[in-house]
Amino acid sequence: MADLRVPALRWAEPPDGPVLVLLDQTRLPADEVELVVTDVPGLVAAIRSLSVRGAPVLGLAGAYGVALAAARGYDVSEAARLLAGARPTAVNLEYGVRRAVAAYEAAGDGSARAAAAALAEAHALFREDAEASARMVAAGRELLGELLPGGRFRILTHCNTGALVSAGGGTALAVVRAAHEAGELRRLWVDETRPLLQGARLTACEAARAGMPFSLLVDGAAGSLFAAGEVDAVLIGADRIAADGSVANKVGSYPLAVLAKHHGVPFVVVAPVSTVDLATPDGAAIHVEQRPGHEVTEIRPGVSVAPVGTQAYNPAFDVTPPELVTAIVTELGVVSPVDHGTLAEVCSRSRSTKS
Ligand SMILES: CSC[C@H]1O[C@H](OP(=O)(O)O)[C@H](O)[C@@H]1O
Repeated sequence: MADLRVPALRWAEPPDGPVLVLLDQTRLPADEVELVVTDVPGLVAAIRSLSVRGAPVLGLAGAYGVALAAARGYDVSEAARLLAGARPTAVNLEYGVRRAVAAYEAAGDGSARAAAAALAEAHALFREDAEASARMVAAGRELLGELLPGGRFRILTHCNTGALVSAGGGTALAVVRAAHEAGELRRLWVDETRPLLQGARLTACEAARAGMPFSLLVDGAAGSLFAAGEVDAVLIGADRIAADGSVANKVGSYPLAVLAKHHGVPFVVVAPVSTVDLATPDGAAIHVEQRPGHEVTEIRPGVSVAPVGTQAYNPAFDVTPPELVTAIVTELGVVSPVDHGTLAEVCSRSRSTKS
């Protein structure tokens, strides 16, 4: 089975001007449809609808969005404001915007050279993300070897953290895929991840195409898997990691951390250092995106599973406190978040000094 057409975001320069080409993740797994984005409002809409989604690739969308605005003569400051505000929790989005704006402003506002500098910075971020993914795979596999000696382990994952969210192989799912390719994966348990079903639609799609042994489950079934001793570790991604090691990730991650703690199972977060936000002191300071209630009440647009007028609570993320996190795997090293110093220390390392 062929791999998906990844990366899910790429820059292109057709004769009528630069565009961003997105693999529309809302159409997967049924259809592989590409969205061609020519302006910032179009990109913001794609981010908000999760046509493009997943923290690292949102960072790329932010950076390339600024480059697109600069190349097409739009107001870069307004573009940066719209892009950074498109989804508030994933710090990578504002990080990517900041990187491209800094390059644009350093080159002198409004010039073609400035537009080129913003694009060069977006390309640099793309390369860094691909390299970070490869380094996280190596570090994650080494950690799994320490935590679960002997291999043949059963991993539970939540949401989607594979090649669709990255310039490379992804984060947590990239580690699982590498373990599979090394013959170490006995089973991948895939949470469907209500309400937008990133697990059922995207992770199951990536796992099937990679030939992984996996089973899909409703989110509420995870507890019985832990109780039956069927989970050897949890591997998930992150959208924002605060300075104290609190981890914001797809809603449903925190209950998994509580289950993992109760059952003595490692709970491992795989995320690039660009997802660590040392300016956010702790989990209480993380802005959790609240999404429209119809995502909960409707099984698909216009088809409600709840009585008309039902009010819904639909946070896109939840926050796991550091004491429930076994380790955070980054491209610059593995840290135990309860030791706050190492999180800040690892983030201060440059890529050339990774130990
Ligand atoms: C490695 S992707 C990080 C993160 O992004 C996902 O959220 P969303 O699908 O809303 O973009 C999910 O929380 C993943 O773990």
